[in-house]
Amino acid sequence: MSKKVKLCPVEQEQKRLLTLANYQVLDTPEEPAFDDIVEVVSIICEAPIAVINFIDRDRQWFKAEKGLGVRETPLDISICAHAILQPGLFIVTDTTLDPRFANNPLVTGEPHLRFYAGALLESSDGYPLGTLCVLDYQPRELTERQRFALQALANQVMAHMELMLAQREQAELIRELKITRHELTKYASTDPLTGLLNRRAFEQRLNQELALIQRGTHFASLMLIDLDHFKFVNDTLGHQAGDKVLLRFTELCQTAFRQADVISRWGGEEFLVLLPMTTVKEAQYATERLHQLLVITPMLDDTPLPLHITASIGVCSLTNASTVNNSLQRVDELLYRAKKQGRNRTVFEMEEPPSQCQFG
Ligand SMILES: Nc1nc2c(ncn2[C@@H]2O[C@H](COP(=O)(O)OP(=O)(O)OP(=O)(O)O)[C@@H](O)[C@H]2O)c(=O)[nH]1
Repeated sequence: MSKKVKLCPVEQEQKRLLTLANYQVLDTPEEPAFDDIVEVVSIICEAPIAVINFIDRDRQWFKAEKGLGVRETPLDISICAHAILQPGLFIVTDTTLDPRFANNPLVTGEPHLRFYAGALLESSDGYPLGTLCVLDYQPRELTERQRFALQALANQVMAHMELMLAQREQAELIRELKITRHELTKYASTDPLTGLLNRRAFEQRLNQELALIQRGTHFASLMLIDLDHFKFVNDTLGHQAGDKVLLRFTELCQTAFRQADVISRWGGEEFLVLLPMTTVKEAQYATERLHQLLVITPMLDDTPLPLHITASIGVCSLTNASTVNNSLQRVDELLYRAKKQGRNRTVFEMEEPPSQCQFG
């Protein structure tokens, strides 16, 4: 059924130990599924001692045991270490008559083991990992039915281990999938340069806000910001410097606006900001903060003279008559007016006539 792997060469033994480690069974707590198998095999084989053990690098470790009272013993006195060297059942009818075990301290001293029968626990890729074994204090044999049961139960031990391994691998796969999905969602919704929401994600958020506003429970302002003469920065200092300016500007926006405000990169040097539960009048404070920050903050660290930029801004209110399209159109017109009137200013949508505030 499975490919047999001949032990002995150091490399094979290393692979066997790696396979065993991969099952993550060593030094785990007792588990009823394994305890039950040990109990059943002890009853069927009429043996006072029954053990599920694994052969580790320098010890044999018992996942489940009945009648032995220890969880591990050194490898050099392990009978199972011999059992895993051959396929199928390994039976020693009288240990005192077998030169390999006659001087074993477990035979000559407590608990005076005289009989051993072990069925191989073999990995799906053919590595012998340990045994399911029964032991007795007197020499004896197993009947055919007992031999069959011992091997069948050993197969069940491995089937359970394979299932646990598959469950762990599945859980790990699901965890990785969740991380990937999260990253993909983030990637699909953020602007790669600034980390701000991109146009698509912002439109979704704007739609949600408009739905709340239409229910009459919310109000909000919408702000469109465009950096002035940004082409000049790119043309004189290069595109990379331009990118740094966009990043610094993003930081300034994050300082100027509230945590609840939603900042997006709408396009090249255009930023669209949603200010929930904020009137146009209140939004004015935020624009003033931003204009002020631009006055005092050099946009690049490594220029001989500090580089300052300005921004033109349009701000409109979102009402229950607003749609995404008409809000964008209105705020774009306000921004256009700010540019037209000389840049470095904000134009607010008000009752007649539209007001404005110039900066610098
Ligand atoms: N560095 C950089 N530049 C960008 C990016 N996206 C757009 N731009 C540049 O932004 C500049 C926008 O130029 P214009 O549309 O002429 O606007 P402006 O120079 O800011 O002039 P006004 O808006 O009229 O004040 C262009 O040079 C674009 O190449 C980007 O991701 N990084």
